[in-house]
Amino acid sequence: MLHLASQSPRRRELLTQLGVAFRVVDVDVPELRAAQESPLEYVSRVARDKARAGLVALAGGADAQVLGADTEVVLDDEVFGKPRDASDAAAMLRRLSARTHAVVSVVWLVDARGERSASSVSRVRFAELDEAAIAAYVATGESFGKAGAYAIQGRGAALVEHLEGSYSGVMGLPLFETARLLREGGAPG
Ligand SMILES: Cc1cn([C@H]2C[C@H](O)[C@@H](COP(=O)(O)OP(=O)(O)OP(=O)(O)O)O2)c(=O)[nH]c1=O
Repeated sequence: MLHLASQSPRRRELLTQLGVAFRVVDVDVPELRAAQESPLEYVSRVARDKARAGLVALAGGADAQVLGADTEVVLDDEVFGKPRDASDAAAMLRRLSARTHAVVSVVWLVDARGERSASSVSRVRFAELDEAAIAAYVATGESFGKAGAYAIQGRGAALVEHLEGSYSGVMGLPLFETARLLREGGAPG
């Protein structure tokens, strides 16, 4: 049985879109980048930790498969996770204004036979945002719980001038890559 190690409602919706049957397993993995880790290494490690923690929580049943994912916004080699509060969200949006950033999403599929991963890196260009636009967006509350303090699937769409890559990857689960991973990972024997 496939499990999704995620509290994120977006990831559940996105995985449902692929038409696969799955259950959710709750995990709590700290998200803290080590000094020597590149952004991609960090995102990958956190996603793998979520999947591994899910397998542990399921007591590693022989037919259990667990998907874990992580998504972060990266600008100038700096990782923007979820904002702590409104002023942190505004500071992130100020930095993203009129710039192109990367959205890195990594997915791991783990089971008793092994572990495999897929990644997606998208490039997102933001429009120029003035203080009034930033304050209005933060006031929607949409920034919270989202890497980089915006949601492309919500009102944040109005901030995105250009996207190159995977829309579902920016939302948190790159569906093309995830579907391929599930095909390659097969059903456990
Ligand atoms: C950039 C961007 C991020 N996001 C979200 C996707 C992720 O859910 C979130 C980044 O946080 P994550 O730590 O990747 O995920 P999460 O804490 O929401 O869920 P879990 O760890 O339980 O799986 O930001 C959007 O929904 N829209 C966007 O446009």
